[in-house]
Amino acid sequence: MYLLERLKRRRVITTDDSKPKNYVRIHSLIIMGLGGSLGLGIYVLVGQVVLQMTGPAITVSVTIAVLASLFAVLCIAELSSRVPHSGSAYIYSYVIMGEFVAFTVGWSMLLEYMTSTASAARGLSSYLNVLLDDKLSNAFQSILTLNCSFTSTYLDFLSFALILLGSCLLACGAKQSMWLNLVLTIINLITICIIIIAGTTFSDMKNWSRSSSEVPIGAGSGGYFPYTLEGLFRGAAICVFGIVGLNCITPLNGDVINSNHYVPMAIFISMLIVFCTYFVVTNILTAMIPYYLLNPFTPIVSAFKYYNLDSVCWCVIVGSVLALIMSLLNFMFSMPPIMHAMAEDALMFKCFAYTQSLTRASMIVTVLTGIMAAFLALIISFDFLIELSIIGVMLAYTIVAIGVILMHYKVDDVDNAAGNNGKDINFKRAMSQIVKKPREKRSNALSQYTARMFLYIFLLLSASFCVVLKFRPVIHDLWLIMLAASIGILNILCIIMINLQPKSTDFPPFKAPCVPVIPCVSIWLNLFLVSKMSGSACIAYLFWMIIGYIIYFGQVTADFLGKNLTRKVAKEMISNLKFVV
Ligand SMILES: NC(=[NH2+])NCCC[C@H](N)C(=O)O
Repeated sequence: MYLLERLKRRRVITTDDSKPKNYVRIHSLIIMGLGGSLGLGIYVLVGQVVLQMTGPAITVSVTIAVLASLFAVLCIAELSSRVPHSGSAYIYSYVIMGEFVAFTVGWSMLLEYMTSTASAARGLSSYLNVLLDDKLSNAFQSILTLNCSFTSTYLDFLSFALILLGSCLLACGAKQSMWLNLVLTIINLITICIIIIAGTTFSDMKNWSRSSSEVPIGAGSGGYFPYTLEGLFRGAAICVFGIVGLNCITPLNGDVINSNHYVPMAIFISMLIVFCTYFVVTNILTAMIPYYLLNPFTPIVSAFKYYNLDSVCWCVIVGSVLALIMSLLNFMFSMPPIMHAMAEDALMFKCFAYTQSLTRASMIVTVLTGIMAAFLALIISFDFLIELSIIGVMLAYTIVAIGVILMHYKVDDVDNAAGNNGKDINFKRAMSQIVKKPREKRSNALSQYTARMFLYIFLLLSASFCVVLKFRPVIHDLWLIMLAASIGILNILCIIMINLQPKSTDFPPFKAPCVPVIPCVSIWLNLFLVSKMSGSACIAYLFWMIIGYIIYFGQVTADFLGKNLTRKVAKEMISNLKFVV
């Protein structure tokens, strides 16, 4: 009983009006969003996607990624307007879905940021390596070479050192500076403009239709679609990572005047700019040189090198290095507050909640997360890091979408007041109310139960379909198509059933449109894209979650025993007292 109550315990957010709010203008918020989004993805990952997964058809992957991100962003925008508090998916899920889900999201975000930090450091080190004509990688390779599927080929000591340096700065009290962020983001945007202007003059559509005889072995079949459909989907998942970055806007939610309107608006506008940037840059890049000649780590630089445009190359290198430094710092700043918040909420070891000052996460947390990220950057392969991060992003997106559906179909307060507490609600009543006419106009406990039931069925069906997709090689194609079709139909039925339920009448400043269709499609797309990640990344992610649950349930048990002990001691004291009396 205690356990169940504890797992469902929700955080109550009170708006602290006494807290001074800053007048952060909307364009500052947009620039923060752009700064968080345009980094590793546009300067590094695009090269890997084009070279190994999609060729010039990366625009198709970008389109899928844009759709997935847009649906998720609509849901994030709604929750950020409903929960007027600085925060992320962790806070939203704590307020809406309770402690256990919040822990799952927080713990997953921790891995997401650690792997993002590690991959940003790896991206930075690969740029510096290009500047030094591969001298760095050759030197590291001469020390030790590794050959495991999820490790990199050599120990990247530079990334390791960069992250440790960053954590030392943070531990010594370095604060995130809005001004530095603004300046670096403006340099980043100027670099992108240079890439677009210079790149357009060297674009040639012929590069989108190279014949297979020109393409080297292992680089696909040439043309616009040199790889398979599978490659396009994998590429889409990686592009989602490139687009994500709004985490830089929502933490400011509680500090911004009129945040309920400004934050969702800023999220949208920055998302739109990021979409356009990806479309234009990827099109230009693949039109500039044949896709198979791009360097997987420094794609844009390699395209300009092809035309011997040294001055543009230098501009791009400086801009990219600064952008990657900013990404690295942003990710590093994001890690300690999550662990700290979880510790403060008693979901993590209490010692992590200790702070030297009111505004700073503890030094232990900063150093610990830094060391963990540094080791990941030292050993784990770049692709594997990105895959882990993507799984984390997708899980957060999925939970946010679930949160939106739950909020839309929650019981109206009026019904609660009327004493409709849902004691006699069961499956049979839920099913009979679907056919009942006239339909209920206001959401009540029964309609909430029905909507939730179909949501859970939808989740189960979608998740099992993605698991089946992972085992695709052992299933006959015809069976797979039949299975997909039947699960698809059942999923649509679930959405219709949810849609038949009356919605809650509350009116947040921003409501996601077309609920439940958009959140459901978002959930489906996220799970589908996760199924495109490698099996070993999924297993590593599960392993991380199991470690987290061991810590969490250990903490819950300790709290439970502690509570019982205090109760026992108190009882004994009272009886002793009686005895004395
Ligand atoms: N929450 C995250 N995992 N953020 C990663 C953001 C990566 C960012 N879009 C970039 O390309 O640099």
